[in-house]
Parts: sequence; C-alpha cells; structure tokens
Amino acid sequence: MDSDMKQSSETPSNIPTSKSNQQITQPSEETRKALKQPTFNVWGMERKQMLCLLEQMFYELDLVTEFKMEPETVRCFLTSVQKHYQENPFHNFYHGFSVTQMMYCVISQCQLQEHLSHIDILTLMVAALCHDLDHPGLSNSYQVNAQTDLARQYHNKSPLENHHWAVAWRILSQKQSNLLLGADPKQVPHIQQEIMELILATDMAHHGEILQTLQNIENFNFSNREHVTALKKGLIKICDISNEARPAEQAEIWADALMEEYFLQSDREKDEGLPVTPYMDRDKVKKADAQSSFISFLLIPLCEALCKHFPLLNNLLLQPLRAARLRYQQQMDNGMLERQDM
Ligand SMILES: Nc1nc2c(ncn2[C@@H]2O[C@H](COP(=O)(O)O)[C@@H](O)[C@H]2O)c(=O)[nH]1
Ligand SMILES: [Zn+2]
Repeated sequence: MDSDMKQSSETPSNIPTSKSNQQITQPSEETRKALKQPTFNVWGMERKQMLCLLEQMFYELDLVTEFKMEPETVRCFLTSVQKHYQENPFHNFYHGFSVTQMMYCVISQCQLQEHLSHIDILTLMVAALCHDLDHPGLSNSYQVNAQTDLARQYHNKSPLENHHWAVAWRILSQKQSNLLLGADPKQVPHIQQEIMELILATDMAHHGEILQTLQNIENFNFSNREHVTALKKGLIKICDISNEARPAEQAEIWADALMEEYFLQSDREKDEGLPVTPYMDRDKVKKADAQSSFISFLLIPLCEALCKHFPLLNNLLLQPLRAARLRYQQQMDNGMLERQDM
C-alpha cells in the first residue's frame, strides 16, 4: 500500500490545501478508486494511512463542506476514534476502518448520495466508524453472564453497543473533536439520535427483526422515512458482517481473527465457570462449518433482502458471498474425505 499512498505533486481532488495539511500524504488516484471497491485490502496498512483514507472519504462525500467541519477537527475526531479502539484480534481499529470502507463502497457504487440526505450519509459513515469503539473483545453474552460493570450499567440490554455509542458521544462532546460543531444546531440532536440508533442496530440480537422489516418492504421509496430507516439499519449491518464478501485471502484473515477472539472468550468462560458460548468453543467449532453457516443463515438472507431493492449489490456482495460459501463447503468436504482416508 505504501506505493499507493505516494505524495501527489498536484493538488489533491478535494482535500483543501492549508498549512496544517501540507504534511499529509495524499492518496493516489488509483487508491481513491480502490477505496470504492469491496476488494480494497486493509491488511498491511499503517494507521496513519488509514486516517488519511478516512479523511478522504469524508471529503469525497462532501460531508466536510456540508457540515462546515474544520479540517483540524476532522483529523482530531478520526485520531481520537482510532485511539479508542482496543487491540483485540478482531474488534480493533482495522475492523472499524473496514466497516466504514465497505459503507463508503456501497454508498458510492449504489450512488446513494443522489437519493439520501447529507444527514443520512453522515450518520451512516460516523456510525460505521464508531460502531465498536472500546470493544473489550468479549461479547454481550459474556458481559451478561459475568455481570460486568457494562451489563449492570445498561441493565443487560445491548451493553456493548450502548457503550460504543457512549464513547462516540464522549468524543463528539470534546470541542476539538466535535464533527458537528459547525452543523445547524437545530439538526444536531437528530444527527446524534440517528448515529445512536445505527450503532444499537449492530447488536446481532436485532438481526431477525431488522431483516424482516426489510423483507416486508414491497416497493422501496426514498420519500418514505420508515423505508430509509430500514435501509440504513440493513446497510450498517451488512457492512459490519461483510468480510466474507471480500477476496478469499482477506476474508480468511478476518475469519481467523474472529475465531481467535471467540476462542479466547470461551477459554475465559471455562476458567471463570461461566456458561460457554457454544459457537466460541475451540473444542467444538471448525472455521469452515462456522463460516458456511454464518454466510447461509445470516449474511445471504440479509444481502438478498437488500438486493431486492438495490440490484447493484448483487455483483458487489451477493455473488462473492455465494462463492465464499462454496469455498467453505469444499473445505468441509475435503476435511471429511481426509478423515475417511485415515
Ligand atoms: N461466524 C461469524 N460471525 C461473524 C462474522 N462477521 C461478524 N460476525 C458476528 O457478527 C457480530 C457483528 O457484530 P459486531 O458489531 O460485534 O462486529 C460479530 O461480533 C460476530 O459475532 C463472520 O464472518 N463469521
Ligand atoms: Zn463490528
């Protein structure tokens, strides 16, 4: 990626040239194009490069101008978000970045800026970036079973997602990182509410109800607020769980990272005498089976519901997901053959 981030000698497309901007390495045209594809590879990137690309997405979507954001505030916000992701195997800043990049990719490819308001685009992007802030690497089921401070604070209701939003709120409450400082004050409470609702929608406990709402929409209409809300929740969810729509080499790294985090949690549950979350148990779970089931029962149905209204997602996400499922099924078949041969 280093070569992709080469300093551009010309003025970059839409990042303003200011004194404080002069040191920033600008993404090349090639990288800016790649950023709009699900094939974009986050692995191996440096943190500084990721900040630069996030900044690029905010400019490209016209959010900085529309909400009168100061360039320094945008940078301070992004840096603060990065610092508030923990170094977990899976729920780390790379995941936050990757979900945001997928959101940017879907918005760009489906040309959603032409149909959604700037507030909708802003809330989708900020929620995607902040949706797992300060994730401790232990799921909601652990929080509730262990009766952690978070579980008690939020009465066992989406303790993690409530916490992610609380941290996002804290970052936005600091003057130097408050992206909404220049926005119309009458719009700010609505923007905050929308970000919160999107982050809360990422709790997989709501998967069924969000999917069903999307499936029940017959003719999608951008003027219907209920339709737009269902779409936004569907979008943040698909971006959150869409690693398997990425190229196999990248998706396998994500799946390995998730398994590592799951296994660490189940080890801890065993050590602490807590109920062991079945899909996290290293003695029972096989990656290929887990991924094949996740793709079949959760990912593909959600993707199909979105494709019904946005057929462009078919080539972008649904076909790669079907290919990934086939790959894992072949791995499972090969595993069975190997066992039979022994
Ligand atoms: N078995 C798999 N589970 C997955 C995968 N990608 C995501 N997930 C699960 O969904 C939630 C999403 O919520 P988050 O906001 O916490 O990221 C995540 O925790 C996993 O449990 C996958 O590829 N395979
Ligand atoms: Zn996530």
